Order: sequence, then structure tokens, then C-alpha cells
Amino acid sequence: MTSPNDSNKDIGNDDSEMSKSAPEKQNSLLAGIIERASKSGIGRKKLNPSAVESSVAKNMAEIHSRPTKLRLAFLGGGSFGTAMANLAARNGCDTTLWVRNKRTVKAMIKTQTNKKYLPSYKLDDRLKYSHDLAATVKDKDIVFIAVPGLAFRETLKNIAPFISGQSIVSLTKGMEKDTFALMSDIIKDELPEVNFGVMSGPNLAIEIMKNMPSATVIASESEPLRHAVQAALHSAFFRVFASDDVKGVELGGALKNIYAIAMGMASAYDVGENTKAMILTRALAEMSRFGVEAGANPLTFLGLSGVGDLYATCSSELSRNYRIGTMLGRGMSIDAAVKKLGQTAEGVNTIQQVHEKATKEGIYMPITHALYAVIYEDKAALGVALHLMEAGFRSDVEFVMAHDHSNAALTAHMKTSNNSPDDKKDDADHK
Ligand SMILES: NC(=O)C1=CN([C@@H]2O[C@H](COP(=O)(O)OP(=O)(O)OC[C@H]3O[C@@H](n4cnc5c(N)ncnc54)[C@H](OP(=O)(O)O)[C@@H]3O)[C@@H](O)[C@H]2O)C=CC1
Ligand SMILES: O=C(CO)COP(=O)(O)O
Repeated sequence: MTSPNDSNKDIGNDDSEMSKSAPEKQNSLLAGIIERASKSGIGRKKLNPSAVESSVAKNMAEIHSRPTKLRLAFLGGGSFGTAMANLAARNGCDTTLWVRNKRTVKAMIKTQTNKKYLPSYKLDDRLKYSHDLAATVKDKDIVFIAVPGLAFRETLKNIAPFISGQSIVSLTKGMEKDTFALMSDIIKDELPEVNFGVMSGPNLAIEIMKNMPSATVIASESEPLRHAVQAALHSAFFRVFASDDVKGVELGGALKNIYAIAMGMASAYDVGENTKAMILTRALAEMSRFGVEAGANPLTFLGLSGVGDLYATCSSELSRNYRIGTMLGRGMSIDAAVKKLGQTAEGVNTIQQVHEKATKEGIYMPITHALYAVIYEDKAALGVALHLMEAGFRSDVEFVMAHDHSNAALTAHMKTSNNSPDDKKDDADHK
């Protein structure tokens, strides 16, 4: 099994990428796509490589010959803010990336790289950098925010004096500490007049920097804002889909971090594919159950921001949440794991928020509660996992067949005759 450190080596040492110019990188990537596309036709209808090539090339040429005139600010110089700002600049938008550290800004201007978070990737020449928050935000069409959830409210308060008609789009996949507020809630609190949206999907920043085809979702009640975000970021390598279910899209991005930690932990125990599939699918059940209680549409969880992002983060060591889980599974404490990671892992706070909220409101979230017990109550992981497996009979997809209470009664009956008082208590907690 690869260790978190091994994966960091992969991430940081892609020197061949650095030495290539942007057109060279695009050409070699295109060649790779064309080669894979033509191979995929073997044994069936053969694809004509030149047709694929000309259609992709036409798409790229169109994008670059029609640069949108959108003026964009991206706040947050971590991996995701940088990756998204780079996409927008490459699409021809007038784009400024705000970074809080003055020295980092100087270094970025000089090297056109983000040495701390994306060290191997040359950023687009047209991307501008600034340490001046007011100047970055003023006179922009859209302000994208990609700071950690714990810094989101403070960032909004700081930009509030300079907001006069700009739209705000949150790229953050977290929750506020202790308030259970999502980023859209914080925007409504701090800037009640503003037009806003949230963007979320399976978007591992490094893969985006490598131009690996990816997709995301912009959710907003405002159709013009949805279209503007699509125009700003859409390219041959990055598709932007639209939704009007803000809550559902945002919760998909925030909740999946919990299960990425669980899956990282499971991987440290070398579990099989059946087990991973069970965790992933029951995680999706928990996410949609929780989402519905919060007013989201359960079908949203079947989209890119739900199952899409859940899959990406639960299966990749590029996910920081997954790496936290792996470290926990190997016996490290949560504090030590967070320190070693040195980057944002929103799931660490989200587990606590969701555990508390679900307990208070009686929402059935067994995986979240189990993970909380292991991380914060020092319960043995294997014992907790066994206990989870012994939980009562339930229906598979609750929106197809509602949970059957006669099964719950049967389970309770079996437990009373077989199990210990502790099990009884836990079972009752879960109803
Ligand atoms: N990375 C990814 O693949 C993806 C991340 N996201 C989400 O984007 C958000 C940001 O993540 P990401 O970019 O990866 O995080 P990183 O850990 O890579 O970077 C965090 C950035 O935020 C800055 N920052 C921290 N605190 C503050 C503050 N109080 N005020 C201003 N800036 C601050 C950090 O600055 P400094 O370096 O000075 O500490 C750093 O530039 C998260 O919610 C994450 O879930 C979404 C999709 C994909
Ligand atoms: O949200 C992400 C990918 O979609 C990034 O996940 P991590 O924050 O776990 O790295």
C-alpha cells in the first residue's frame, strides 16, 4: 500500500511538467487523449483519430479566440483557489488571485508558481496576483472564495465594504465551527443583498492542474450567475454543469469529507472491495438522508457534487481527508495527523458538527457517529466497525422503500434476547 508520504512525493516531484511550455503540455495531453480514445474503439467501431483531434482542437481554438470579458477575483491562495484562478485566466478572463501573505504574492509574481501548494505547475502568464483585498475585489463581476470554512465569515466581513454588485461564489467545502452554518448561510448572514452561488464537484486540484478531464457543478438560484460561471471556467478539460439546488450541492461537498476519512481509515486496515462498496453506498444513504432534513433534493446526491465527489475523495490519496483517515488507521492521533498534513482537511471539523447536529435532531447517521466515537471518544476502530455491522435490518434506498418499522421492531426484539445492555442503548440511539 502507498503511504501518505509516498503520495506526497508523487504530488511534488513532477519536474517534467515544469519544463514544458503551456502549448507543449496541451499538445502532449491532447495526444494522450486521442490515443486513449482511438484505443477504446478496438474490437468495436474504430474511432478516427483525426476526427477526434480536429474536434478537440476546434473547441480549444474557439475558447481561446473568444476570451470572455469577465472580471474575476479568487480569494485564497491554496491549491484549489489557485487551480480555479488558473483555469479562468487560461480561458481569457481578467483574473486576480488574492493571497494573504505578501511574500507569497511576490514569489508567485516572480516564479508564476504556487510553491507551497502546487509546486510543480507553471501558472498561466495572464493570471494576476495581489495582496490588496480591496483592489482585488473592487470592480469585479464575480468574487470566488476558496479559503477554509473556518475563515469564510472573516473573509466575507473583510470584503463587505468593497461589495457593490459583485456576485459571490463559494468554492469552500466545509462548515463553520459550532454554528453548523454552510458557506451559503454565512453569505446570506453577512451580505444579504448579494447574488451568490456555490461550486462543488469531484475536483482534486492536482488533477485539474494536470489537465485531466474533470467536471463540477455551479449551483445558484440565479441563472445569469450559473451561465457566467460556466463561461468563465468551462473548457475542453473542465466541464461546468448547473444546478439550482444550492443546499444539496453544498452538502454533497461538505459531507463527503467525513466518508473520505472513514475510507482512508478502512484502507489502512486493508479492507476488500465489497467493504469499500458498502461504505461508499451507505455513506451516500447517510448524505442524502441528512440532506433531505436540511431541505436538499435527494436526487442531487446522485450527481457530480454527490456521488461524483464521494467517489473521487474516497478513492484517492490526493484527497487530504482520505490521507487523514489513513494516518488515523495507522494509529496516529487526530492532532498529529492534522499537523503532519499541514493543509486543509475540512472533514475533521465537519465530523464534529454533523455528529452533534444528527444527535440533536435524531437523524440516523451510523457511520458518522462511529467515526466520531473512534476519533474523539477513543473507541477501538474494529469494535466500532463490528458494532456497525450488527446494526438492525434497514431498507436499501429509503426514497424507494421507506424504512420499515416492522423490521426495526424485529431487530429490537432480537437484540433484547441476544445482546448486551450497551448494544441495546446504541440501537435505541439509532432510531
Ligand atoms: N484542494 C482541492 O482539491 C479542493 C479543495 N476544495 C475546498 O477549497 C477550500 C480551500 O481548500 P484548499 O485551497 O485546498 O486549501 P489549502 O490548504 O491548499 O490552502 C488554504 C489557503 O487558505 C489560506 N487561508 C487560511 N486561513 C485563511 C484566512 N483566515 N484568511 C485568508 N486566507 C486563509 C491559506 O493561506 P496560508 O498558506 O497563508 O495559510 C491557503 O492559501 C476548502 O474548503 C476545500 O475543501 C474544493 C475542491 C477541491
Ligand atoms: O474536495 C476535494 C476534491 O473534490 C478535495 O478533497 P480534500 O479536501 O480531501 O483534498
